[in-house]
Amino acid sequence: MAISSALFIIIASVTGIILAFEPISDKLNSFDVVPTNQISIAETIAVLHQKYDEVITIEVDENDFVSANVILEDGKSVTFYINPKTGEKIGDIIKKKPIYEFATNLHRSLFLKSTGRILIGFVSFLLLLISVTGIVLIAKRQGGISKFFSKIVKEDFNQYYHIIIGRYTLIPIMIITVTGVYLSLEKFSLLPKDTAVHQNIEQKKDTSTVNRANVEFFKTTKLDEVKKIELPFSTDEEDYYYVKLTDKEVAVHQKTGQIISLKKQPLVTFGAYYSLLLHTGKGSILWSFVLLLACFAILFFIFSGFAMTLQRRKKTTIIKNKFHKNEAEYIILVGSETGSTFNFATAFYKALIASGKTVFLSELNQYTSYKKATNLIIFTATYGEGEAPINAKKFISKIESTPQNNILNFSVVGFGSKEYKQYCQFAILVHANLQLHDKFTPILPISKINNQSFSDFNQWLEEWNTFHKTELTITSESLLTTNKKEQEFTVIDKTDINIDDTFLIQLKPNKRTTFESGDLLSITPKNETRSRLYSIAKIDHTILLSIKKHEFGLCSTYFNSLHKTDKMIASVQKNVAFHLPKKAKEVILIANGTGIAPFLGMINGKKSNTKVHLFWGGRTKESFKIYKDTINTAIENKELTSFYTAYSQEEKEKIYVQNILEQQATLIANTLKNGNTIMICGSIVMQKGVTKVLEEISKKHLQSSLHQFEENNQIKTDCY
Ligand SMILES: Cc1cc2nc3c(=O)[nH]c(=O)nc-3n(C[C@H](O)[C@H](O)[C@H](O)COP(=O)(O)O)c2cc1C
Repeated sequence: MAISSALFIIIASVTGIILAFEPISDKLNSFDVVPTNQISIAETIAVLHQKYDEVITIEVDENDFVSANVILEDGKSVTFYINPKTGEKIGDIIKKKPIYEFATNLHRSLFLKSTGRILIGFVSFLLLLISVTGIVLIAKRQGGISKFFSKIVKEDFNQYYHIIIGRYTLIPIMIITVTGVYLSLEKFSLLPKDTAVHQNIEQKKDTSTVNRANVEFFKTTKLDEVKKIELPFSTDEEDYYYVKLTDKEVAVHQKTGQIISLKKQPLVTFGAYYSLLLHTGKGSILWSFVLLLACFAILFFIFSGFAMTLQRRKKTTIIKNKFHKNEAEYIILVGSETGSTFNFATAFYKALIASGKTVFLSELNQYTSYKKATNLIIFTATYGEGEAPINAKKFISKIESTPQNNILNFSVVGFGSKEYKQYCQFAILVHANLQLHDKFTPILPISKINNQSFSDFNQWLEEWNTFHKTELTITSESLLTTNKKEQEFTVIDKTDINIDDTFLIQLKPNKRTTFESGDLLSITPKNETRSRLYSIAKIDHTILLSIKKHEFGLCSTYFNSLHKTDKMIASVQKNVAFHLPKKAKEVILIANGTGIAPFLGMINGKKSNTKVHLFWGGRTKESFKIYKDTINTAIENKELTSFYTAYSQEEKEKIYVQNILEQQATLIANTLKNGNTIMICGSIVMQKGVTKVLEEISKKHLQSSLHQFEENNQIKTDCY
């Protein structure tokens, strides 16, 4: 729907934006000099008759501007805005500007007369369907209409703002489209006809002549109810006043002042009137402004919608399989919507192929019989309320109906986000369904990967390796082959290399780039396809990296060779799983070595009321020097609440960061208990040591396993 109607919707929205200014500029003319609800028909008719020879009509428009068509002394018929209290002319009737004329024509009919009108009416209907489905999708994604406005997990700019803006503008857009369709139907007389006629009203006996200023109906009816008054053209008694109100039309006898007949406005006309007001914004600056924003929103939806589709297509292209499905021993099946799960699956596929295995990779919906297969590995994301991704919806029903030659050893890896209640629910369902079946044997418990966390994935890979006695390795760099946007950075500062061969380098992106501390900078050395990742500290819109130079490290050597003002090419990779939680009251940051880098940025950019405790492990006091200034400033500015160091080479006894954690067991236990977060960055060895200590603290002080806090997304890791 979106594709076929996009061009027309773009035209309608752009012209809609222009047209939204018309009622605003009209209204700003301020011809509404007297509030129309304070002045009666009788008063206005009286003053007009005093001033002009003949009054033909009086009209009150949506802006509450009152205009009169009168005959002047010289016999000329003129129409102008009046002050309804005095009858004086206050301005000429506003002429439609050529730009609005042009935009209206394009907006209504594309200059194609009836054909164009039909087309636009139909497109309006399509847009209505798109908005309705949009609302349903948001409600589904959020887990019910009652949660329509609850928090959204920000995974991607386009996706995030598509929903955020959608929640606020989909209702106005529905109003625009419904009224648009209504106006089209009315134009083509497809609505029920207005068959109402004037009903005669029984006349009172008294037929004495009443002055028009004393007519009861005129005295009691205020101008705000009036749309148009046609005054009698002659003195003939059969010639009546016709007063059109919002809900009825009344004929008034010119001599007796009695109501002769009355016609109720049928619902269709009523609908058309309000459709026009709602569709054009006439008479209300506020509503015109809402319409203007809605038109901008539609354009944004088209842009972001296409961007998301393209992104998805790019990511979900499946690699060319080296082996036929009936030759492969290992079958990898993927359930994914936005493609990130494919990255993991492809990396695993390559690792298996590299170790000499026959592998076949496909989507879960393509599940079929595999002649030689002995292993089934399922990587699947979860969507909606614990539902399957689109390309996995058929899998469960296919399990029963698809015969297999061999017993298949299986392992299920769930990709999800702890921010959703139904964490990895679909993977759990798949695991359970396979277990029920005697052709499938689970070789590993189900693994869950939070926010595409590489360390979670690596844990599964370790379990796989242990079970199969293999040594498959996958680097985080190999996962990020897609969606790489390389760009130029300028070196703005660099420290000397210290005794640990470590240095800091500060880079400035040469074009506007959004990133956060904890994201990764990916750089690919010349003549290499594999890129390296460095954890980013965001400091005043620049990137600070802490790099350890390895003797034969291509990237670290390259970084070390750079000087101030040098340019370099790299790309920023989002790492949502390792951002500082936005609403955290207290966080504990644990790092060793260069792992401190993202934390330097987090401390620098955090909200003032968050308490931050930093634990850092290095070799010597000298090692700490390059971070010293930043840390001291942070302590002085109260950005850092407390700071603990552990040096492994200073004293006889080696002290590691996990050792100093033991001394702060109460702080750690309270942080976990209060639902706050612990973030760990640095080497895998350190991570293991730290996790062990955290586990002990949790058991001893909280009588619960650390697992519970991990499940609750309170422990975030980025270790390598
Ligand atoms: C609309 C939407 C709904 C989601 N619902 C869930 C959910 O219910 N449970 C869950 O664990 N993860 C949920 N996620 C997170 C995704 O499963 C997770 O980001 C996954 O890594 C995406 O993989 P893919 O890029 O391969 O589609 C949801 C994500 C989105 C965008």
